[in-house]
Amino acid sequence: MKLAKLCAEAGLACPANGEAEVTGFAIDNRKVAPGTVFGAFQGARVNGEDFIAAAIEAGAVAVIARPEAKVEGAVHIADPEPRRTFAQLAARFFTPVPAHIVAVTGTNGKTSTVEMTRQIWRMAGERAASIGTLGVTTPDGSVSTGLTTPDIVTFLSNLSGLAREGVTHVAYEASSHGLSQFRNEGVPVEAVAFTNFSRDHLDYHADMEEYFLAKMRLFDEVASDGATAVIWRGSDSGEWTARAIEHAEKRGLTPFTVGEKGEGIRLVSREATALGQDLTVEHDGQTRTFRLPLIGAYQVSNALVSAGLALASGIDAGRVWDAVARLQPVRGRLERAVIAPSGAPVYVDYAHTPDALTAAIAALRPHVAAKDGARLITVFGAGGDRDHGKRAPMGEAASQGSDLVIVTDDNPRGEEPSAIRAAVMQGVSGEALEIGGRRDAIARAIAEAGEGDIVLVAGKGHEQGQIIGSGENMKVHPFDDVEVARECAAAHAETMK
Ligand SMILES: CC(=O)N[C@H]1[C@@H](OP(=O)(O)OP(=O)(O)OC[C@H]2O[C@@H](n3ccc(=O)[nH]c3=O)[C@H](O)[C@@H]2O)O[C@H](CO)[C@@H](O)[C@@H]1O[C@H](C)C(=O)N[C@@H](C)C(=O)N[C@H](CCC(=O)O)C(=O)O
Ligand SMILES: Nc1ncnc2c1ncn2[C@@H]1O[C@H](COP(=O)(O)OP(=O)(O)OP(=O)(O)O)[C@@H](O)[C@H]1O
Ligand SMILES: N[C@H](CCC[C@H](N)C(=O)O)C(=O)O
Ligand SMILES: [Mg+2]
Repeated sequence: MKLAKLCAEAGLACPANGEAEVTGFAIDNRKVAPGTVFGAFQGARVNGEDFIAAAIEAGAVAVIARPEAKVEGAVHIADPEPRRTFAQLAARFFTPVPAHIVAVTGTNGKTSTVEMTRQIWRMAGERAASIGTLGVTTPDGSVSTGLTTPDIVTFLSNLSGLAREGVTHVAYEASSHGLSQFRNEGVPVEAVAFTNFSRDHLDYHADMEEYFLAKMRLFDEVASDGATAVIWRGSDSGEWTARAIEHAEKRGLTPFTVGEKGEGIRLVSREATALGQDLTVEHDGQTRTFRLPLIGAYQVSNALVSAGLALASGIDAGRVWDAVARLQPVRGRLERAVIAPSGAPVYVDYAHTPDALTAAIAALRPHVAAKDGARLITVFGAGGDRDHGKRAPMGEAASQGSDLVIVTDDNPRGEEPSAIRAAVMQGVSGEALEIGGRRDAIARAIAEAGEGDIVLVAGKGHEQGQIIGSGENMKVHPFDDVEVARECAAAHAETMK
């Protein structure tokens, strides 16, 4: 397609030399081929503008960069925010895209919500996919991408690839990193969702306000005009939720609140059963009672937000509620890994923020046996090269609801593991152990667990590796909490023989 035509479709001023034929888009000069449009961005590690000459040498026909960047020998599409322009232009190239696209933001629950939305669509008979931390999941399988939001070119080309495979419905996860770097946008988004907001990523965002506004770009700019904004509004939702509703209204979106205080879907009651929860909800003047086959209040929130998104995409209410009652567990989210030899179940959960630990513990607490001395044992750590300020609050959150906490390692990356553990220990109170080496920590928890106890292994969920070192020294050691828990349980059973 001609550069001039792409620019016109994206609403950009037509470049003087717009006759060039565009063959692709790249943000890394090493991926430039003749006819490519190159996006030169200032990054966290290096400045992409340093690679402009190399990109042109390799055949770039246009460069999207700041006005002050030096571009010689190719069209300079200048913009103070080149990432935004790049997304707009590239989105005209990677077409078609699926007809129904929805996006989810929030501190916790994004992956679960996109996954559940995909499940609801599938059960309603649609060809659906989800994109997020678990990778790209399609009707035909799942591919991991390594990041929640890889990069804008991968994102857009994935979407058009899915459309070509006949996928009509896509739910994607909009992380604050992705939103602030314009890594997942440019396409029509008919519904957006906001799950909740609490502390995370303050290594990257200056403060909570900036972190929140990064998330709100989804409402303010990324959502299509008139889109539905599904917003969780639980009994304890406060100021951030109110502000999300304000952002939706200000942008002219249709707010659809969900939860105990929801007006779109009202959660009337929730009663835990042994393996799930009985829910009563009100929607569209009708009251429905059904059993959700998942435990934990947080999974109810995510399931209802997913129901809101499915409804907003035009799925018939009867089909949506039938599907919600048949939702399957999401990998690594309160996943029961094994029953320890003592009879204590071991759960793996991806809680890696203070709020998520509180939610995961609250989910399991009611299932600890109602007998004296029964314990909830929580094994967890905090990631290296990530928000230091969340470490002590994570220790605090874990101690609050657990009877024994075991502080261990979770992707120390470029930091000294013992220093990270020490920072977590600062917040810990009550019974606690510090055990470096995640396998040893899990083994100890399983050995400690008695009948009626529950073990929670938090922080890594679906992850398949322990990341040690950074930069050139980074190594990913294979590690899967579910598998390790099973191995430790089996080894413990041997010692009991
Ligand atoms: C801090 C951060 O988010 N960095 C991301 C960002 O990199 P960046 O733009 O800062 O890139 P950079 O490495 O400084 O390079 C600048 C530019 O020069 C280009 N370049 C670089 C070298 C070269 O030889 N030639 C060249 O053209 C690069 O392609 C880039 O465009 O954009 C890249 C792709 O567009 C991402 O891969 C990268 O993620 C890093 C690896 C990362 O670890 N990100 C994590 C923190 C992250 O984003 N996680 C969130 C999830 C968080 C959550 O779940 O809440 C996610 O959405 O995945
Ligand atoms: N609605 C919720 N409220 C509170 N905590 C939640 C909620 N949903 C999930 N969690 C907690 O957060 C963990 C991560 O959930 P999930 O992977 O769905 O979130 P995410 O937003 O995609 O996370 P990330 O930012 O790492 O991509 C869960 O394992 C659980 O402990
Ligand atoms: N998306 C999150 C995942 C954290 C998972 C946890 N295991 C860790 O490494 O801190 C992040 O990159 O901050
Ligand atoms: Mg996620």
